[in-house]
Amino acid sequence: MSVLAVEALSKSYGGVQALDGVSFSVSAGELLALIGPNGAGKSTCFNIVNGQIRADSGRVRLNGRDVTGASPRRMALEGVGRSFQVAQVFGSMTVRENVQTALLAARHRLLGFLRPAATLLRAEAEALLEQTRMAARADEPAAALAYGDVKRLELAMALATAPRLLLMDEPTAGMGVEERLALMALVRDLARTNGLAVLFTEHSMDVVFGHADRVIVLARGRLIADGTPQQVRADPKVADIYLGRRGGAE
Ligand SMILES: Nc1ncnc2c1ncn2[C@@H]1O[C@H](COP(=O)(O)OP(=O)(O)OP(=O)(O)O)[C@@H](O)[C@H]1O
Repeated sequence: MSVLAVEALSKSYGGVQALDGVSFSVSAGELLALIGPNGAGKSTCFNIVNGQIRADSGRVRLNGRDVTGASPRRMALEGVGRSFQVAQVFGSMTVRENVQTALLAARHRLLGFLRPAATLLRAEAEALLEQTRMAARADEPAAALAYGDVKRLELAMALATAPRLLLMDEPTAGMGVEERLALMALVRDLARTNGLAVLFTEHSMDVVFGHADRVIVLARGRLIADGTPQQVRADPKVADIYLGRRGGAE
């Protein structure tokens, strides 16, 4: 069964059709890249899946359950996690404290009144830092980290909610070639090990074609391709969109 399945999602803002009948799914352990030119509808799609905006029509299912129109809080409870393009860590805290804070926030959301002391979460935070290969940096202030390490810390924080589906906005933005390939290799390992479904947007084509299991392409709100990286790379419609030969969607 798919972790995420969206069916015929449509959304318009006034006269702009941001999404027009978009359907796709992501399975456990799979990395699905959502690509498309500026304004194609990628952020709108993400924002619907994590509950920030409502679709005009269509359905969103998580693990088979219809969660169409649910709030961000409910989406988080149903297993949607998100990591943002601009890393959101607290520079004055250590790496471990950042992850402990993310764990506390997740527990607070899940259990409401029951707040375990931060010390109880130390071992869990360290386990997440092990998974993201950041354990050696646990005692450093986050402000002192290199950018690639900030992204790994951010990933550990996103995993604190134990998501089944991880949404990643431009995960490798601002990184050098080697750093971004290393980050995506880590994400792939985590997806495989934890059965995590990953949906990510990305402008770096080396990341998309080197690391995604499957690629979907949006253009002016429509899904114009869905296949393996090889299939999508060979699709003349996709080349046309990216090379601007037809200036947009068919
Ligand atoms: N709040 C809004 N009000 C009006 N129009 C909007 C709003 N949000 C998005 N749009 C329009 O909807 C379309 C899709 O935008 P969206 O941000 O989803 O695309 P995107 O693929 O994420 O683009 P980018 O790669 O530039 O971030 C665009 O034409 C955009 O101008």
